[in-house]
Amino acid sequence: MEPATMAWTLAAAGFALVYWFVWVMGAAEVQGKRAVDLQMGSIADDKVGDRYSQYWSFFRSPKETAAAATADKVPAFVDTFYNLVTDIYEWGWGQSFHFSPSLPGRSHREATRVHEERVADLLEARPGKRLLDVGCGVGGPMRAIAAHSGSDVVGITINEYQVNRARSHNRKAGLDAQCEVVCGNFMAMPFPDASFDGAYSIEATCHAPRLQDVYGEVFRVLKPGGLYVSYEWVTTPLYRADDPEHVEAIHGIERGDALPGLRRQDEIAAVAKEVGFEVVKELDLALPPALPWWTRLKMGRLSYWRNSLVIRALTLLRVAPKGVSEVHEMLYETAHHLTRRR
Ligand SMILES: C=C(CC[C@@H](C)[C@H]1CC[C@H]2C3=CC[C@H]4[C@H](C)[C@@H](O)CC[C@]4(C)[C@H]3CC[C@]12C)C(C)C
Ligand SMILES: C[S@@+](CC[C@H](N)C(=O)[O-])C[C@H]1O[C@@H](n2cnc3c(N)ncnc32)[C@H](O)[C@@H]1O
Repeated sequence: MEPATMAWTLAAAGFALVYWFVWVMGAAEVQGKRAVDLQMGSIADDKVGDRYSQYWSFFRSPKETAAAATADKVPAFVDTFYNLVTDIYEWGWGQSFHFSPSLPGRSHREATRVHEERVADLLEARPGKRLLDVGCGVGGPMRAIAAHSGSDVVGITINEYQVNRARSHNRKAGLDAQCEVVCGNFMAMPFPDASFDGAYSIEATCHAPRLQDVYGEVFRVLKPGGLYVSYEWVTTPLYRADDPEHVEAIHGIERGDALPGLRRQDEIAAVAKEVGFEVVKELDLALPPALPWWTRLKMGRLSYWRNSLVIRALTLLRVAPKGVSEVHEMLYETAHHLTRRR
């Protein structure tokens, strides 16, 4: 190749690479988090490795799923998990840390909004009502519900880093007068009895070792007649405890999502009744005509590979703290367990 052609080819390739990086970071910035700002929550850079091994020690022996460990260690373990993953979730998924039924012809962003607004509608939320968001993450659902219904929303999360992220997003969205965020344990909430008109939890109570502990607390802080909506993670009747492939997939999901043990679908309503609720409605949102709930996760595989490269480069350049790559690999593996099929 002529030297001039070679120079032009290299320049074009360099330009394409830089454009790609800018595009990657730009795209993430729209969601509020850029690759160059990835942190490990409130963990100091030199402690990331320790905390990551501490997270894994929870699952040390293959038989010892977190369910066998003492329940009182779970909130600290979940807090460590969210220090490790919150920024990667925000960067690669957005401000709503949950799945949503895919809607044909609609974007993921729209499907997420519809799924969150459904909660507000089920709760009959309106201006003047005070709602509780049980396990609020960085507040994506809280802002959608407050904006859609005009209600006030108080969110609680075990993770201090998420509290700061959520407050900052609330301010930027101009919703800080309506949305408040508190750091605390949803199994021992710092709220008086009968202090909320309605409550909801979105893919959060699966972190509780005993569902009674969180549902009981929600029942206590709700006013009599108040409604509670919960989107739960459960195993379906198709799960076979005697099929090693099923068991391995569920264990993989528990390990990669800080879950002390997934519950069966039929256990949920029974627990709600046990703590005092009347069960008004129970729906399986994953049934057709909804597309499979993992559709979005499966479709993103190419971008996870790209994310992995970006993270490796940033770790090498010491822009991202050591350990981000390992956590990202763990999430990649989790995505595999969540989407794998026979
Ligand atoms: C309810 C919970 C969280 C559910 C989901 C929000 C997350 C479950 C798995 C996560 C992800 C997996 C793969 C990541 C990918 C490798 C990375 O490049 C970008 C982020 C991911 C897509 C990440 C995003 C969030 C999840 C989909 C649990 C914790 C109870
Ligand atoms: C998967 S995230 C879902 C967040 C939010 N509901 C959403 O959909 O964006 C689970 C949330 O539950 C919170 N959580 C888990 N265990 C908790 C506990 N014991 N007390 C309070 N919050 C908890 C986590 O901190 C996290 O914010």
